[in-house]
Amino acid sequence: MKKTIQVVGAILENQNNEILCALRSPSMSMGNLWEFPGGKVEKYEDLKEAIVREIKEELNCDIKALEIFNHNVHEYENIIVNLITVRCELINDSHPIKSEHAALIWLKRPCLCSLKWAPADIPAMEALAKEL
Ligand SMILES: Nc1nc2c([nH]c(=O)n2[C@H]2C[C@H](O)[C@@H](COP(=O)(O)OP(=O)(O)OP(=O)(O)O)O2)c(=O)[nH]1
Repeated sequence: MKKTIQVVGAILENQNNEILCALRSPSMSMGNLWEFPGGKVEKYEDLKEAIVREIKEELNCDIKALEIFNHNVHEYENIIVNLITVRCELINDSHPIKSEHAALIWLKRPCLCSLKWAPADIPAMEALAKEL
């Protein structure tokens, strides 16, 4: 039976109404695909705690988790990903700093569909693109 993992992804928006997009590095699973930065939820934490921790670990910045944005279950060849995207805001004047990703970019909503996203992220990306 395939393993199911709970994954949180952050929807972060800057003052120019651009959304943060992160490119998974070639060495990661789902390498060279774009995602909302985040990661696996640990057993002891809730979704908001998980996204705050993951963003601190991956992007070395402080965020506040606001609300659940979208939820999608995607079955990959080897694993089932239960992806919950969470609308978040940057706090404490902090800015994302690239460490494990291959690239970070801020994109306007209409441009989001120009990237090659991890399949689990496509519903959230499309919902974002339709906003405003
Ligand atoms: N972080 C993240 N992972 C995603 C997204 N979409 C998607 O299919 N995934 C997949 C890729 C991975 O198989 C899995 C999350 O793994 P990860 O490597 O980012 O999680 P993690 O930081 O907790 O990893 P680790 O510490 O255990 O190495 O979910 C997404 O938007 N964000």
